[in-house]
Amino acid sequence: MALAAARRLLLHAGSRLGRREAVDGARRFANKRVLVETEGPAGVAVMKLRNPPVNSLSLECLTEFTISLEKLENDKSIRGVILTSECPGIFSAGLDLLEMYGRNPAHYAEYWKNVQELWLRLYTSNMILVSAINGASPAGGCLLALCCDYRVMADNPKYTIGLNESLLGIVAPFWFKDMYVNTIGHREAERALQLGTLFPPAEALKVGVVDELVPEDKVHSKARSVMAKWLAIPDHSRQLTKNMMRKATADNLIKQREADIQNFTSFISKDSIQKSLHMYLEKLKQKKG
Ligand SMILES: CC/C=C\C/C=C\C/C=C\C/C=C/C(=O)SCCNC(=O)CCNC(=O)[C@H](O)C(C)(C)COP(=O)(O)OP(=O)(O)OC[C@H]1O[C@@H](n2cnc3c(N)ncnc32)[C@H](O)[C@@H]1OP(=O)(O)O
Repeated sequence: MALAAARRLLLHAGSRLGRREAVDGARRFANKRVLVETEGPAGVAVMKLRNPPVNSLSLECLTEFTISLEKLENDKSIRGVILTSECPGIFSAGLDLLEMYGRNPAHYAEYWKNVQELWLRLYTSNMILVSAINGASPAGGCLLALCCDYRVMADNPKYTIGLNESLLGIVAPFWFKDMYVNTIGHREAERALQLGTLFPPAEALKVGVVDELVPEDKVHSKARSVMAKWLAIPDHSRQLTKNMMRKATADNLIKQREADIQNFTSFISKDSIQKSLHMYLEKLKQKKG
């Protein structure tokens, strides 16, 4: 309830701000964790995640992301969105592990509902989505990129991308898996999901997790030129085609959302899974020291 009220407030405040800035010509709105700029080619917004240090998708970040998308969807002048990160070297570290560790079942259920919500909005968006992957992109970070229509990645071998859930002792949900299969094919997905592979850029390109690699300083200009090409296609035919390609995958979650929340909640609440997450978080800490 409290979150729903916060969401309404944010949406309202955001739309007032958005309107005022549009009049000034600035065309920019921001929540704390998501910045949206609509300068550049007509009809294109750049959405930047800014939840330092690693753009983990906390409940607040998910909510702000979903609200920003909703606002862009409602703005009929926007046809395309470039999704990128403001955190140096990190696109997104994926779902926030602290939302899935040491909390209660009601929290897990609320969190998962919001993860589903963002995925459904992003995956089924009528807008053209291009990701400018300017850093590491594990698990939920990869999920965000996979929702896009085209993925441009910085060719920096330090950055990796993939669904690495099995390395954490957890399992990618069926809809993450479905989207992976749709993108890289059954055999590659089967192998990568079991091994929790994090692909460096050259391998990500080879297997089809990303569509194009460019030097790091060219990621944004390339994303813009890709967007220009997609903008040249009439919206109605592109949107109907996208819907035809993606609807079955989205419907598969829509028809069992509640069961999926229950599954997640009972899975993540297990002592053995909490122990695995604890160990993984410890490993992240030790890496530093
Ligand atoms: C039957 C099945 C039914 C249902 C399904 C059930 C379960 C499936 C559920 C969910 C799917 C999960 C999806 C996910 O996205 S899980 C998250 C996966 N993410 C990762 O594995 C990334 C982990 N992070 C890293 O590898 C590195 O941090 C990274 C390469 C991103 C950046 O490295 P860097 O050296 O720059 O920073 P660090 O020092 O490592 O991190 C800084 C700081 O941030 C914390 N951190 C990192 N990642 C996360 C995260 N995902 N969530 C929360 N916090 C994170 C890290 O611990 C450091 O914290 P601190 O020590 O306090 O500074």
